[in-house]
Amino acid sequence: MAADGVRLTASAREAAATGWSGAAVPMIGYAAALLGTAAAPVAVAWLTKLVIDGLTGTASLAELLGLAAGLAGTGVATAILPHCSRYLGSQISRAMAATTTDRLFAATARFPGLRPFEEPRFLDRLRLAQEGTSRADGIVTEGFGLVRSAVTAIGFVGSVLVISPVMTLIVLCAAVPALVAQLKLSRRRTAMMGEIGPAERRQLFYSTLLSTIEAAKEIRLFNLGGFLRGRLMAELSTTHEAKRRMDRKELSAEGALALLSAVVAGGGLVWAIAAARAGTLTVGDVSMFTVAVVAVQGALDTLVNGIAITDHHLRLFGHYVAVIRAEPDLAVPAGAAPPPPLRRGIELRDVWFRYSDDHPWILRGVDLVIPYGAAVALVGLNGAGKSTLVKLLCRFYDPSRGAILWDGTDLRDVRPEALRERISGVFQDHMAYDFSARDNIGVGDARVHDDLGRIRAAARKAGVDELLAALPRGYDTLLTRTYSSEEDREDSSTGVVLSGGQWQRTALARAFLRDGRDLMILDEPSSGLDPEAEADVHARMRRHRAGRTSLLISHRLNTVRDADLIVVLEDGVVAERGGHDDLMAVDGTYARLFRLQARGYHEMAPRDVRAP
Ligand SMILES: Nc1ncnc2c1ncn2[C@@H]1O[C@H](COP(=O)(O)OP(=O)(O)OP(=O)(O)O)[C@@H](O)[C@H]1O
Repeated sequence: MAADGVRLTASAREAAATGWSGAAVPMIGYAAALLGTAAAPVAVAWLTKLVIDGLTGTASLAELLGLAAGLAGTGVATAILPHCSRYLGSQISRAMAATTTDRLFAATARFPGLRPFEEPRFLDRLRLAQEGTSRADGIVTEGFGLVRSAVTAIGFVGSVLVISPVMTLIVLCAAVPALVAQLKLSRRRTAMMGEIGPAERRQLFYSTLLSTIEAAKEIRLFNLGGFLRGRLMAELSTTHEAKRRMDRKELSAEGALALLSAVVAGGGLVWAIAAARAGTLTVGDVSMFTVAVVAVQGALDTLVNGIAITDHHLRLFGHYVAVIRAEPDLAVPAGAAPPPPLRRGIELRDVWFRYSDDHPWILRGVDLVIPYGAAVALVGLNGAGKSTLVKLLCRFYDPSRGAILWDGTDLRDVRPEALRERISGVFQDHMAYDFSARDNIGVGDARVHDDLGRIRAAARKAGVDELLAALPRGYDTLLTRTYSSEEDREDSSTGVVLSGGQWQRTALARAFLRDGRDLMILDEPSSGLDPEAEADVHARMRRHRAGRTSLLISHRLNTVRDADLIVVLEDGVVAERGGHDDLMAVDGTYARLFRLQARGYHEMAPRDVRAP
């Protein structure tokens, strides 16, 4: 409970600081407008009472006109101030949304590794944190709203107190159950949102599948539309059912609270009328009392609702605070230095790895040296752990046991972003960005992102320059039909769709743009290329990697035979290593796989063709 309070206070502080840093002036204006709005009803009630008492008493015309002018002025303020606060509230909202969105995604980019993005709990939290960014302004404006309601309530409570202390007590007591009930409901609603988080993420997944081009082919070929829609609707009905249950709880609690308010207000009115008839209250007192009771209840109701809503906003915002303050998923020692330029090589020393304690071991004591300046090829069956090893080299994860040494320095002791500055590569599941051709290659190196000359040189190395230059808008052509730039909206021919092999060359160009890096990782860089293109790309890569340290993963063993060192990964360890001829002489796994593949390329003998 105390920890809960600390968390909520931390969230409130963070929201206030965020608002103040981005929208201090609108916040001051908003506070002033709200205070005016809060004071106006109290002023109207008092002025009305004074007018009534003046009319039934001995007030002069001048006094009455003064009161009427006061009433008119308050009326004008009552009419204008809400518009002012709405305008200023929107200013605050936009400023805070911009700040929190920026900070949230800066925080997610700060995680050095990949693990958080594979944890369902973190992904649920991230979704709630995104929701929380849109609630930041709500915390500030509701916070001010609470002050406004408190000012109105205090003003009217003071007014009722002047008339009857007993009645004041009754009105205040009626607000306590409302406060408790609303807070409970708010907590329950936030917890419910957490519970339905996984279902909502699956809903998003199904609806994305049903509305994006990537899945459209299979969905049509396998007639999956109904199946996916069924799953989507099942998730939707789960979340709706949870929300419906919550709405019902809220309805019954709020109904009971409304009844309680009505009973208190009705009882109070009967008492005030009886008192006026007995002569202990004036007509103005009754008017004041009637307005005050309703207003106090209204203000307390708003106050209680405001507290409940703020509590809900704070809890969602708490997920945002948790994400932006989360510890990095990989330990980076304070003062970690960048790795030195590679001069000797990279050594994997007894590297064991599994994705989590619940997963099986993928690497079981890998010992391997990637010598400086050598072209090393990594081969092995599907699931042998080749891409996993690449992820460890980029320090997306740390080995569970053992170490990876960069010229003798443990990767755990260097800054991950500085390490990655020294690496370039193409992943097996490389990205196809919905950007222009220029940007698709340019994102490979932020420092030369705008240098079309460098971009084209990289594209030439990957053999894709001619193709990209010939596109309708050259390198500025969007490589997508999903988005279009403003000027292209009417021209459907300007967004183009590349083939799988063309994308692969574009991804390779992106890697080549990071020229001069110490290590080039090529994970299946030519799997989608036709034989001619594959031979061409490998010839280019051979030229490119000459004298550079590179790690090539490929299932097409003819493309790795000229590597300086071929490493076979099997059962989580290095089973074989050596040059092509050595490994063929050993006649082990490599030789078996090579011969198997080579056999497929041999021309069939005439008797094979004749065979039935
Ligand atoms: N993020 C992950 N979480 C849990 N297990 C994973 C993850 N990524 C890969 N694996 C598992 O690790 C094993 C090795 O996968 P990896 O992708 O490294 O193999 P690979 O040798 O590159 O295979 P392929 O030749 O098919 O590309 C597989 O059994 C896979 O299921």
